[in-house]
Amino acid sequence: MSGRFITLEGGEGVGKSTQIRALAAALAAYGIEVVATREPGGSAGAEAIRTLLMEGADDRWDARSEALLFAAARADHVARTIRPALERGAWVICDRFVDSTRAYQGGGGGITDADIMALHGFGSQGLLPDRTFLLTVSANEAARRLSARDADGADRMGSKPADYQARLAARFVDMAASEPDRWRVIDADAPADTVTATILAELAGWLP
Ligand SMILES: Nc1ncnc2c1ncn2[C@@H]1O[C@H](COP(=O)(O)OP(=O)(O)OP(=O)(O)O)[C@@H](O)[C@H]1O
Ligand SMILES: Cc1cn([C@H]2C[C@H](O)[C@@H](COP(=O)(O)O)O2)c(=O)[nH]c1=O
Repeated sequence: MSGRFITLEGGEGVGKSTQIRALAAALAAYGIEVVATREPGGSAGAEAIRTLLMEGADDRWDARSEALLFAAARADHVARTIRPALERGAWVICDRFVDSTRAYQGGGGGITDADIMALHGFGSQGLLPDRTFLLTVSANEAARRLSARDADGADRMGSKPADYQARLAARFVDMAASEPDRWRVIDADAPADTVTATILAELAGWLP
């Protein structure tokens, strides 16, 4: 595979979609073919599974069923969207990937990292990003952005309680610290264009 696989991670409403849009435009200006995608989703089958995961009551799925659904969505996304793009040399910029399962279903939901990575090994042949950016925001800024995002109500995953959110945030920080070659931690409290410039500077060595 000759393309680059880049993921953006973080808690709710930290600005990942905003950055994916800006990065896709900036990288395209370098003449790079960019595939901007998201999880859960990014292929027809995975988008159908997304609906199952994002709608309904919190107890619609137990922790194991939820982890299996995320892994199944990812397997389809990888097989139909991500690997074909990387194989033709495109850069894939993905809003969340397996690290979200490790943080949410692992840190938040209590599924072991070994079980999550075993599912990922089977479903997605263990594909990992070349670079992962963890976007972090202060508690006050997160609350401000979420109140705008959720003015009409939060979806099923966005409605998890505060202790779940705290555990997943801590797991993201632990993962970034334990794998510094792949992860970069970005202060996403900054204005959006500053955040984009910081991420692009981190990618400078790969740009044509
Ligand atoms: N750097 C920024 N400064 C101020 N506001 C921002 C910034 N980045 C994003 N926002 C705003 O915060 C809100 C959430 O942004 P966005 O949808 O990009 O986050 P997200 O991480 O993709 O959210 P989700 O968890 O739903 O995937 C939006 O209203 C967006 O306009
Ligand atoms: C990939 C993935 C996602 N989640 C959660 C995280 C969010 O609450 C939603 C996705 O919503 P977004 O607005 O598109 O970010 O799903 C998860 O729990 N586990 C995962 O693997």
